[in-house]
Amino acid sequence: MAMSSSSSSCITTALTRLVHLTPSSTPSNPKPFLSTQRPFFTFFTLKSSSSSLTSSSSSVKSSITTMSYNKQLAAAKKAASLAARLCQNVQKGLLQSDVQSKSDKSPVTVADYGSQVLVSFVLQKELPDQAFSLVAEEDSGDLRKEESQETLHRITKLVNDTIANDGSYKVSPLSEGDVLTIIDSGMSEGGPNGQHWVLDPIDGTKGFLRGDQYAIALGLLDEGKVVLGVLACPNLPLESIASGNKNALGRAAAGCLFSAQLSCGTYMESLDGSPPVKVHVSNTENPEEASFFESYEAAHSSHSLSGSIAKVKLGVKAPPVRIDSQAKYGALSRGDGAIYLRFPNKGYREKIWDHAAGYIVVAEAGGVASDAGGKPLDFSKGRYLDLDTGIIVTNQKLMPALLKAVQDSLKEEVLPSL
Ligand SMILES: Nc1ncnc2c1ncn2[C@@H]1O[C@H](COP(=O)(O)O)[C@@H](O)[C@H]1OP(=O)(O)O
Ligand SMILES: [Mg+2]
Ligand SMILES: [Mg+2]
Ligand SMILES: [Mg+2]
Repeated sequence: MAMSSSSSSCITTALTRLVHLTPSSTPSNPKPFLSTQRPFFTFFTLKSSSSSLTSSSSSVKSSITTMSYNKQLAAAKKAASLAARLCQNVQKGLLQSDVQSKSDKSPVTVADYGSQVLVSFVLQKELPDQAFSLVAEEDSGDLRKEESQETLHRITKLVNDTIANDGSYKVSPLSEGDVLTIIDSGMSEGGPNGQHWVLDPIDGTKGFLRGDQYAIALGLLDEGKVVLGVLACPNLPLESIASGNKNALGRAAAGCLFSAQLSCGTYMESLDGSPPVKVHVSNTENPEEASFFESYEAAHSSHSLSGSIAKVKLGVKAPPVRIDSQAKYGALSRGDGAIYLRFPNKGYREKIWDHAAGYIVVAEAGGVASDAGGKPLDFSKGRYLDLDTGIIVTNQKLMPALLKAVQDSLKEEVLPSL
């Protein structure tokens, strides 16, 4: 899987654009989040508009001719690594009171909230001169309720302890009010203009609760395209989890950090600091040799449909590797398997934070992700992905056969409805 080691420098895509910075207070342009006497961050949403480039006292015009994302990538790695530390500590001693149920009945833990706070905090500390817009999964609504006071207190302590133990940031401890405001810094709507961070603070919360796989998934959109992504996977073994290597998931040393930047490739390092190595997706052209990944949770993706596509249509021999979260994209990017199939129930709307980071991690490793109709994933439409039926991921050589198998199977199968 590893191809070579490399420094993090790379020549990146040149973008030319005019931007218009507008401070305001709509949900996609949140106000500065700290109302205390510690004004260390300011929010601006970066708006790009060819029709609004008139001079105005409240706008700042800037021309960006060459764009490198090295600084943002370094900040994203730092943010995801620190959040992973908080998640690992919580997972070690998870208490029942740490888990709540959201209005859609999905679980959320103190670690989901804590991770979101840390990522937002670190990005803004590391990139103080840059506009900040964040599309993230969690919001503070439930935490503002009377019965959540204890939970909020615990999140605040976890975040402050993690920042203090890390020692990189000399700030006074965040208050509970700060924590609520920072969580809500993730309410941006994203979209096709400007830059937006995209965060799933814990992807695979059910895996996290089981003690299995989960990921801190952070991507950056620029003009609607994913230009960098980082996946911190604290429980993913450093060695391959291909279906022939069953022991890896139980025993091997774990903790992987995947990072990718447009036109620069994908790298993997250990969360405790080994040098990055370049990774590449599997080169197999023979579907019989390919193994495939799917969700651990059958409610998230039809196992029967993936099974019939892989085994019956493509002749895949190995049993599926079922793991939670975007760790699947990370494992695919280093060639542990060659195919990832995802077919949620009809009516389920995929969110951009569930795929943005994984998408570029696989794409920069030589893979390709599309919807079940073969269309590239479009991250420019706001908080949701508009998809035809499901998501399929593989290498370039297998994609035509996989797409045909998917479409043939979909014609035969009636998907389960909600
Ligand atoms: N009913 C559902 N169908 C599909 N995906 C879901 C569903 N409920 C939650 N998810 C999301 O699926 C992802 C986990 O995917 P996987 O099945 O690949 O492990 C997570 O992003 C999870 O959200 P969350 O981030 O809240 O854990
Ligand atoms: Mg969730
Ligand atoms: Mg998720
Ligand atoms: Mg999540």
